[in-house]
Amino acid sequence: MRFHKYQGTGNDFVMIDDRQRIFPAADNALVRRLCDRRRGIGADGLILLRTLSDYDFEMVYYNSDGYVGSMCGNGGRCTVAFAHRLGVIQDKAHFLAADGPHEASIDANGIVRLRMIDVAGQQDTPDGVFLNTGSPHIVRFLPTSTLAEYNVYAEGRAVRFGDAFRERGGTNVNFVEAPVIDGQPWQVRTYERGVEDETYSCGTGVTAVALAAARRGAVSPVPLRTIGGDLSVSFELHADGTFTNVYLNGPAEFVFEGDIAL
Ligand SMILES: N[C@H](CCC[C@H](N)C(=O)O)C(=O)O
Repeated sequence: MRFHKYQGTGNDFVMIDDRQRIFPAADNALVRRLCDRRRGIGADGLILLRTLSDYDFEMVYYNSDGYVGSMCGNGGRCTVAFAHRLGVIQDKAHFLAADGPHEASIDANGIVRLRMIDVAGQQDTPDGVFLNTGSPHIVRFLPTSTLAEYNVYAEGRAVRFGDAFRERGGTNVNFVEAPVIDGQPWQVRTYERGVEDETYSCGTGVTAVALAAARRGAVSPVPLRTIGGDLSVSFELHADGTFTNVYLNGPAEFVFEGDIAL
């Protein structure tokens, strides 16, 4: 079976053209093995591109643990680039993902602008600010000059597997440092549920960070810097605290393709 490898700001995915429904979608061990960086191709997740009536395509996202996850923002951007490469779309896409319909566009440089779900609000918790941007996220703001040395793995795991989120299936956890100079990027590091490690970037995560940062003076479009590169998030904030017209913008790149024996 043919696969394509994509990455968006260092968040990497195995992409399968599953328009013919050939992929054994219930084989979680297979997905886990394909994502394994020693025994397989290596990726933070695997995505099936499928046909679906009334949409350009459907995106089915698995975390590297082999199980279907919630919305993946970087994966969504990469799926749009993949659909473009396959000729499934031109420069605009209307597709279905785990959290519902999405609109997106891709420019000549491979920059994908992806509309995210409207976000109803944010809750302050002892672990940080909680938001759902298609996936659940905690956003914890750190003091200046502490993010680089921060133990994202240990602190992220403590929240992800903590009592507060156990009944909700856990959460992703983002650690943030605000810019010292206005206009500079908000720096973000993320511990990802389902990967169970820090990743180089998380799209729904930086979206959550931008919306949480809006309450701390950040103005749309918000520039964000992850280990794997730069993204920006634009939005409209309403008087009741809700966010609409939320867009995640950034690069999505084809890396290589190959064949796997199933
Ligand atoms: N990397 C993804 C997030 C995947 C969400 C996943 N970790 C889960 O909670 O199921 C992103 O770019 O938004």
